[in-house]
Amino acid sequence: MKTGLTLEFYKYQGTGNDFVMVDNRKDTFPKENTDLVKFLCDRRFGIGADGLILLENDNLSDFKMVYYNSDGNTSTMCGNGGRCLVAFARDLDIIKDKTTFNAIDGLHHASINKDVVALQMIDVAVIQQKDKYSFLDTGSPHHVQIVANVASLDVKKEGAKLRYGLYGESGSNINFVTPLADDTFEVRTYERGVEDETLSCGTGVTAVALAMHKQKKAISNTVKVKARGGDLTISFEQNGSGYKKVFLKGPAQKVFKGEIAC
Ligand SMILES: N[C@@H](CCC[C@H](N)C(=O)O)C(=O)O
Repeated sequence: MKTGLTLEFYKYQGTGNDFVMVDNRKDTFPKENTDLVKFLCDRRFGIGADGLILLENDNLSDFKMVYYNSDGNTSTMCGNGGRCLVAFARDLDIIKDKTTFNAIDGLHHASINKDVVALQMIDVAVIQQKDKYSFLDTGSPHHVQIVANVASLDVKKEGAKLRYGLYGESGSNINFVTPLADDTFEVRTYERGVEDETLSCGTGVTAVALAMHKQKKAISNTVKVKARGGDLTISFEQNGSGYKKVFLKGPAQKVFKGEIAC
């Protein structure tokens, strides 16, 4: 890349969903440069990440989240990215242990204790139930499908088939889930915009927890999910036929800080 820019960045990960983080409070990042974001997220030629997040000033809250997928395009809400951004804001001394920040789907409340972040997700009013799958929006669109043995599934192949076959160009994220025990599920996710399986997807595991509860495959209002990159807990309250007070909780950690000429 030849922008003449030397960029200071941080790398964070939340259950293996990894992000390049940039403090853009001085508004110096070239936000329309899709190729630059794609390059920074590239695992061979750049830093390497599933997405890039800008932390910006906000009039309504402690800070604003601007999220890009690794394909270089801005997208809808990222749950693990939101959790990592809370850790980043704490590490930059912008917040202490509680915060409210603004994202594409509205204001989010969150708390952080050491490296564990609990992030409130949007309320979910509608879960579409089809024969073989559920579809819902937890800030990002999610297809949730039960499979007999998710551990042995070719997630990239099967996910891509559904992402393009069923949802077209705008697409959906595709989650495959196998019940493990009472209120505990193993989940693997194909993410649109990464166009591959990621080790964990926060809005995805949230969608799985709510869809499993709706189908009465989870009984408790606290659901545990095992993703490839670690464990997450989702808690919620029923709100008529939907859900409110939805919280996604799990670890979010700084990996390293760096500088890149691009
Ligand atoms: N990794 C995310 C989801 C990011 C957005 C997604 N790829 C999309 O474009 O819908 C998460 O943790 O929620």
